[in-house]
Amino acid sequence: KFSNKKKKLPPGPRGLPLLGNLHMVGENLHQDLYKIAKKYGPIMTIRFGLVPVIVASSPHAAEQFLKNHDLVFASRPYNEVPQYMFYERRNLVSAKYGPYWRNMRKLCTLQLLSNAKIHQFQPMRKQELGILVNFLKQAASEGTVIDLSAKVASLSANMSCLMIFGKKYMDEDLGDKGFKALIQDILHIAALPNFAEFFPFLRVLDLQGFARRMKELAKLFDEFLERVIDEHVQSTEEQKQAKDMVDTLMDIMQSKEAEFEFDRRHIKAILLDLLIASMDTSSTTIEWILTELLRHPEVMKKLQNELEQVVGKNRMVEESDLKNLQYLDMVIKEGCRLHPVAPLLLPHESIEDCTVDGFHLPKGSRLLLNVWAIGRDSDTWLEPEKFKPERFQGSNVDLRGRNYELLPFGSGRRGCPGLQLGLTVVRLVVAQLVHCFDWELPNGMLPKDIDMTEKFGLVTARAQNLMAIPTYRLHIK
Ligand code: HEM
Repeated sequence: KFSNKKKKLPPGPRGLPLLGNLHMVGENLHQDLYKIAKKYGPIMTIRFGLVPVIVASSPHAAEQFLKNHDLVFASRPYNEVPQYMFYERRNLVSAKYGPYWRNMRKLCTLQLLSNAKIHQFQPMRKQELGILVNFLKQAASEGTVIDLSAKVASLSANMSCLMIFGKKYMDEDLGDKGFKALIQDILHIAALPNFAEFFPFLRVLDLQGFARRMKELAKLFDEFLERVIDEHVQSTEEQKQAKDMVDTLMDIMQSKEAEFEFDRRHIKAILLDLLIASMDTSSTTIEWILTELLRHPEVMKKLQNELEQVVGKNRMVEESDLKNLQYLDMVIKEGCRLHPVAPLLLPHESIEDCTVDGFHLPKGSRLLLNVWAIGRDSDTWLEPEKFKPERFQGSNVDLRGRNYELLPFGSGRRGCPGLQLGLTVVRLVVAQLVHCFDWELPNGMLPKDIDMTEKFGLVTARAQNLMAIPTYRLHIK
């Protein structure tokens, strides 16, 4: 007992009884935590209701948690959403650390998200992006204003559906509200502060109606996924060009080669996980990068020059060109630094007591990693508020989680297993849209007037959709 007195938690603001520090944070949680951390330091404690949360906000702190103490913090806290929506937490994203998560993660990495699998869907990505480019060419000839946010979201949803389910799903295919709106609903519910989580004794009351809404959504998605699986059972092999992810998962189930219990519930949980993890992350990353390019015409021009040199104006960009586009790489890093789409990653939880930088963190501590704040850390970055891809010239900092100052995909055991796929889609779409078109803002708007407001969520997107007018710039028809 005596030694307990010496054990100190990281510092943090004094809280109110019951509420803790909830009154200090608003809609943009990552921004508020960034401000609070300036006062209390890169490892601080904050209380959401009755639940203490550790917030890490510097590259050094990130390295402590995601490298030196990675195993201790490799779990996820309990949350009601996966309980209802993901078949009692049978998914990967919210699985707690243990053999089930390890097996599932191995299965996803080796069978669904391997380089060979990603490569297999290359023709599909080319075709879908081609459809969008053709639509934009037509719009360009008519001078139409394009809702780029909506178009990119739709492209990403189609690519994800084709890869996961083998077919595109239209809004008519799911409930009255439609496919994309319902996915947004899940993301929204998952990101909202859920009072039942912060005040566990309120759970039975379901004051915000979360549980009711989640049960409705879960039922709709379950019916949809059952239909998808049934269609796969009925369809014959010859109709398939490339095996989609449902096929692969069904094969694993039937072969009984999984080393753990694996039935339809697991398949459905993983399918929903992949859909949600891939759709909005890629499209929102693209949307922010295009925003910065429109805000910085000189960077857009420089990128177009690189594309002209490497690809030339007589053809479109191919995936095989991507490795030769160095400035594109810098643009993407810089976009991800300022706009990591998961600004607090996903919450981690510790599986045993540990000491970090002299602070005592008890087992079960929740951890938020503010990578948005790390991207703005003035001890690490020169003029952090400026969008300057050139800062990566000659630097070997990359996006793969080895450099703790740049972590849009997280790092370590829980780092994003879809990184390769996500980066391929982001690079290809940005390159193609900038190579094929010049972009202008509507109604004589100036680059500096683009609204940069963020809307915090599990995926943090632009509050306002990005609108722009394309002009076709290639020599081919
Ligand atoms: C640009 C696109 C993407 C970004 C920025 C991104 C980012 C992230 C981040 C920040 C995490 C949480 C890391 C942590 O908790 O420490 C994550 C986890 C995850 N991502 Fe991605 N992601 C992207 C694309 C994808 C794609 C395409 C897939 C799969 C189709 C995917 C599947 C997953 C899964 C399954 C997890 C959970 C891993 C686990 O808990 O073990 N992601 N991603």
